[in-house]
Amino acid sequence: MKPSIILYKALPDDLMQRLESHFTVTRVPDLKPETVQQHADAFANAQGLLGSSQNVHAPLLEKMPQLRAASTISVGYDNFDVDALNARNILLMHTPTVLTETVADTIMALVLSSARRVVEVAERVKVGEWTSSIGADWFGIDVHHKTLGIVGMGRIGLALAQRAHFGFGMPILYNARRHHAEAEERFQARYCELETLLKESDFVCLVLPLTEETHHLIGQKQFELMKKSAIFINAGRGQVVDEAALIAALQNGEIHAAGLDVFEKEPLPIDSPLLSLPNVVALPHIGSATHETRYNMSACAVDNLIDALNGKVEKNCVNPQAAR
Ligand SMILES: NC(=O)c1ccc[n+]([C@@H]2O[C@H](COP(=O)([O-])OP(=O)(O)OC[C@H]3O[C@@H](n4cnc5c(N)ncnc54)[C@H](O)[C@@H]3O)[C@@H](O)[C@H]2O)c1
Ligand SMILES: O=C(O)[C@H](O)CO
Repeated sequence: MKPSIILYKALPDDLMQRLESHFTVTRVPDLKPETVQQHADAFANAQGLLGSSQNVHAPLLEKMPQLRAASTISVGYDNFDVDALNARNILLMHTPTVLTETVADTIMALVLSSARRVVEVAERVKVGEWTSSIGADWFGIDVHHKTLGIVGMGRIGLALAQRAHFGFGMPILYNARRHHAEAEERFQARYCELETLLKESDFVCLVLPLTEETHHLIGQKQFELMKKSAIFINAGRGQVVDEAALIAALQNGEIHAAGLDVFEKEPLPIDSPLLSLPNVVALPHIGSATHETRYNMSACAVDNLIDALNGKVEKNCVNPQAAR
């Protein structure tokens, strides 16, 4: 008999077929308590869980006594209670690598659009404000050869460094938990303490996971350390930044501009002050959102679940020690 699983995200047809060739699949819209209640038997029998962007915490796990593996269609897994999974020997699989280059592209788009005011001036053209040769009030600032500070030199940080170094001739500073030999050798990246990076960078780019340690890592004190001309980019997780402090820093001119793909609360509430600031480019968490990459992430997550339920945890497993 095929193992039963819960799927809480739509998949392309061919991946759905692949999944159904291995498992009996119950498709649900989300993991809200009312959905779980409605499909109580399916949750009670499920050995696998596949989807993205929903919290998987202890109360849900209590409803899934047979669960052996969860597979998220994302590299970030801060929405999972990993301790609770470990306590029950439930494997957690994720999708690193397949999205790295695409997310680095998105970050370069944020860097360029914030510095050159692409969104703001394109809007001015659309509303008919381009009526004569533009003046200095429409100018941006240069990106090439400016100093880029990367906080979190992991897979995406490295791909960003490659673009910035070879494409834009940018000197690179970075802060991470340890030195990154490849970044230093290939891109002449210089390791420095966070405080130094904040003081010296023209662009401060966060590519960090959300953990207890990184929660609100950047707040008022850190914005005060940055150059008044600095552009702040966050493409990791919103909660790494104290958003109220970011708003104040932008309003008070402590930093020049911000390019943001992630927010403390998503979707970003329409009344967020960030949306009325002309020096903010706000994207709807599109880091990996291309057709190709989202397909590859889903395919990876399907294969990960098949692997995990067959005891294969050599790759893409967050907690291989939970293998029984
Ligand atoms: N905006 C998006 O759509 C999007 C897409 C993909 C990933 N992300 C986020 O980006 C994160 C990074 O992805 P990745 O694949 O590069 O992961 P990764 O694990 O390869 O890199 C993370 C890096 O951060 C470093 N780090 C962790 N805590 C730190 C701290 N306190 N101080 C300094 N450095 C620290 C780690 O050592 C590691 O080098 C993900 O966890 C996810 O939250 C966002
Ligand atoms: O972590 C990731 O993969 C992205 O943020 C999508 O959730």
